[in-house]
Amino acid sequence: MKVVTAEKMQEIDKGAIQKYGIPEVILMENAGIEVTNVAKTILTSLEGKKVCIFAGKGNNGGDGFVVARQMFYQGAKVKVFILGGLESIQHSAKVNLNILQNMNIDIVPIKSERDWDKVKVTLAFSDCVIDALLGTGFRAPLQESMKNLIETINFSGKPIIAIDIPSGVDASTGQIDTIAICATATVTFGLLKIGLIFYPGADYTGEVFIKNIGFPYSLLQDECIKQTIITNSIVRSQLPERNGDVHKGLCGRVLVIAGSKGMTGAAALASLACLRAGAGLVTLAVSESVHDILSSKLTEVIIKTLPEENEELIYEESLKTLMDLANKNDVVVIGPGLGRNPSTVQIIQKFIEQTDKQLVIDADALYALSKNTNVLEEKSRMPILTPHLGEMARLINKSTDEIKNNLISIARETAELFQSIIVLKNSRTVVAYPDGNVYINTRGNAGMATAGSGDVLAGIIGALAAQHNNSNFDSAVCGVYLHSMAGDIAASAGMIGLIASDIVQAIPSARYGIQE
Ligand SMILES: NC(=O)C1=CN([C@@H]2O[C@H](COP(=O)(O)OP(=O)(O)OC[C@H]3O[C@@H](n4cnc5c(N)ncnc54)[C@H](O)[C@@H]3O)[C@@H](O)[C@H]2O)[C@@H](O)CC1
Ligand SMILES: [K+]
Repeated sequence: MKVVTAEKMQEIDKGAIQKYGIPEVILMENAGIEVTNVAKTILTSLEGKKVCIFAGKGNNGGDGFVVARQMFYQGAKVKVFILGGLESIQHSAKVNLNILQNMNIDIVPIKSERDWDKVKVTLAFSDCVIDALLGTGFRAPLQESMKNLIETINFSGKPIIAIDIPSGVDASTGQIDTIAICATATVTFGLLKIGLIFYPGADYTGEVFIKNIGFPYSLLQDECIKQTIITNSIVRSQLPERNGDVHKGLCGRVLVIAGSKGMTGAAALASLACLRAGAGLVTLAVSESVHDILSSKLTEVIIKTLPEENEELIYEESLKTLMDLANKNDVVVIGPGLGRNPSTVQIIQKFIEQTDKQLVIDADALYALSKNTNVLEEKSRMPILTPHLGEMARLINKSTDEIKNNLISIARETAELFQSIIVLKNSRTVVAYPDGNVYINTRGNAGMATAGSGDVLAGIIGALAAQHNNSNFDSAVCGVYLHSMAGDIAASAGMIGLIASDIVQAIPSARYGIQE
């Protein structure tokens, strides 16, 4: 399912009108009808229902005028409020406003104090509110009077149906300027907008209905729309199958380089997640000093040690051990809990530079990598990097705020710059490829914001890359989705208090559920 910015949706609107000759009033009519249908489902019937419609001065307001007329036809008692005068309403919105005026439908421009009182009284007695104030044309900051109106509407506690996007949510980013309509349902047109799926916007939408209001299919499926939501069907078709006639050596061999004193859990979680995600053989390389701890934690993982002196890995010997181990495996997951000891950092840097194996680079290996990212573009197998916002900030020398506000574009640019797959972890994780394609995950839950969750993800991606026989393209997208589905299963016992091991345990049933 593709997802667009406000600008791209406006291009699609324009394309439908100019390239295909579909008149704007027809699109607007269809939009109004679709919203009316959803309202009818929510309210069971429109007959006798009191509906309060708040319309802005652009085409979002125009959609609201059509809803007023369509609901009136179906027996609803409608009242339309418009903030300020009616003079600046133009084009198709004006056409529909004229029809309402000709039908003597109650239209109230909100200008005086008395009008604000009317708004409050009408809201108090209404069954439903239609939010047609601002759509894809909204640009922050919100005008003061608009803020007050949104606050008044939210305060009413009535069911609110937002047209296209809740007013006040930036359709391109999901950002909110202090306040936005808190909708019960949102009826959006053509395609999902980024603002409907990214937080905080996603918290304001209620149930989202996507309706095609007459856009030609070719416009909605345009190749240049490079954002896609990860769905079950995408993942199901890409998850590696397992034949009956196999042995463990054919199911993917993964080397996990992880763990250090005080951070053995990260190594355990990453390597167990790897096995739970279906890898046939998992070898964990750890420093001598934590070998015994991990041996007692892990039964099914092969554990190899890296020589140490004075609590530091010995450079030459450790590097050689790692290179030998890597050669016996299909994929290497490097980073969880490795620590930032100078000798460790040096070894990681050299290892990443020298190995020709498929790499999944996470956590402390990203720290080591941030000193020299040039090695990435030279790798024969495209590396997969799994940074959270802080790690990404260090890698590309930008603030976490800047990254958070531009997740998609920054992930995309970095993937191109590093010629790597970037799995940028966040409440909506995005997976960006150097060709500009970005996949967005909308599954998972806030309970997954817990220590070790990222280690589990790195392990899952490593396992899938090994099973994909090094077709790393699918393993990042599938891994992110499988991780979130496992998180959702784990959260069924309670979201708060979920721990990373719960996610590990749920991986096989999540995978079974996806492939069913
Ligand atoms: N263009 C088209 O072909 C179609 C557009 N449609 C609807 O039209 C919407 C887009 O219409 P527009 O491009 O006219 O834009 P909008 O109607 O979303 O917003 C434009 C209006 O909002 C005001 N505004 C913008 N930022 C503001 C702020 N910060 N504070 C207060 N007021 C602000 C502008 O002054 C203008 O009056 C879509 O979301 C959709 O609902 C549909 O009717 C389908 C067809
Ligand atoms: K709206």
